[in-house]
Amino acid sequence: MTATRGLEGIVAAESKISSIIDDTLTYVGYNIDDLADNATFEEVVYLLWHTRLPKEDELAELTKQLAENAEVPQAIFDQFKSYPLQSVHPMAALRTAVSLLGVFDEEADDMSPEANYRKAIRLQAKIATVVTGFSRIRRGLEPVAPKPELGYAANFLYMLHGKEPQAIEVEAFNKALVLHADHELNASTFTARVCVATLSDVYSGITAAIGALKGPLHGGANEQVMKMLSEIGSIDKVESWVQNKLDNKEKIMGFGHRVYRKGDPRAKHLRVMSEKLTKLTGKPELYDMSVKIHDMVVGQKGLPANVDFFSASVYDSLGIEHDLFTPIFAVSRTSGWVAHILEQYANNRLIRPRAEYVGPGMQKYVPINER
Ligand SMILES: CC(=O)SCCNC(=O)CCNC(=O)[C@H](O)C(C)(C)COP(=O)(O)OP(=O)(O)OC[C@H]1O[C@@H](n2cnc3c(N)ncnc32)[C@H](O)[C@@H]1OP(=O)(O)O
Ligand SMILES: O=C([O-])CC(=O)C(=O)O
Repeated sequence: MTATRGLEGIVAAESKISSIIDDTLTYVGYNIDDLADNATFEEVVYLLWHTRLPKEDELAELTKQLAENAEVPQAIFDQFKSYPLQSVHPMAALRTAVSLLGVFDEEADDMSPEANYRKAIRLQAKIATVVTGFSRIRRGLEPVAPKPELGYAANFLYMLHGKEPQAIEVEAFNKALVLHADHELNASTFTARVCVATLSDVYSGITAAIGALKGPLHGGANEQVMKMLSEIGSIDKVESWVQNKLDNKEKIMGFGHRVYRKGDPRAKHLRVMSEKLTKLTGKPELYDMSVKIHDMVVGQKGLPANVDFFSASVYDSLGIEHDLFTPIFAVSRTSGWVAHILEQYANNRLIRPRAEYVGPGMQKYVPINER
């Protein structure tokens, strides 16, 4: 038995949800470029959960269900208020809140496909309220109740900022949600599938996935990109900062990918939105800095930007706190996690690989007083 480090290249599941073939990403056979330009996030949620695009009435029904289920138990917000709010990371708060949502869901352990679908809707609906509510409580504000007439993307920004967003902001945020929704067997999705393959419940699967997404090599990278941009501070400092990192063989966040070689097809959509929004908000230097970093890393390392790189300046332009970037990734990726969890249940087998043992050979037990 020989281990493959990081399971690189190992095919661990069959899936009908998304594919990455020759650097082209599709959700259920629809090219991500097509979806980014045309689809609402709700349509993508339906696509991932039903493996087909919705008809008008089906989309209306899903949108209605998401709106109707957006409120969360007051206990979630009360718990947030008891946290050390200056130090707790919103991903930790989110991980705990999703677990708590499971405690309040009377159907949490009902494993029927119907109950699992109802939980999927509740989770997707409530996770936006949880993330925005946490942000507001931390800022000393009360959570804003969702507005059912707004779509998912607009509602998120409304609940976060307490005012209805402009059309361009909704367009950018919807696009970001669409682009982050699913990505084949990435680390957090694999985590969710491993968890529920024991026939554990949906809430456990999503809680586990949030834990995996939090790390800076995965979803946590978008916050780190913004940290880097803030640390560099101005365009004249980019060259020396990046060169120093590259010379010291340090990683530049937002670059590289386990699967893509020529480039991540999602990055170009976020790059366009970043250019537009940074101009609109009077911070064009953020975009210019990003492009300069990009050109240096691509030029010297041949490493293309991944989805996290330009999403950072997009979210910053939308007035979003930097440590909320990864929770927003989780809000979107919940749709993909749920799709994979439902697919796993539908054709389940326990996921249990082997390890290559590299420890000592057979040893004889030595009593403690003789060691
Ligand atoms: C949504 C997502 O999860 S997308 C990924 C988000 N993560 C990041 O942006 C973090 C930065 N990127 C990385 O750490 C990596 O590219 C990963 C984790 C995404 C993929 O990693 P892997 O496929 O395991 O590649 P690995 O980390 O082994 O890197 C291979 C080589 O490229 C280098 N490399 C990879 N990414 C970077 C980077 N961002 N900056 C500089 N060098 C890098 C490594 O140092 C290594 O070099 P070496 O062979 O000289 O030691
Ligand atoms: O697929 C991966 O390894 C990382 C990921 O989630 C993404 O790029 O969206």
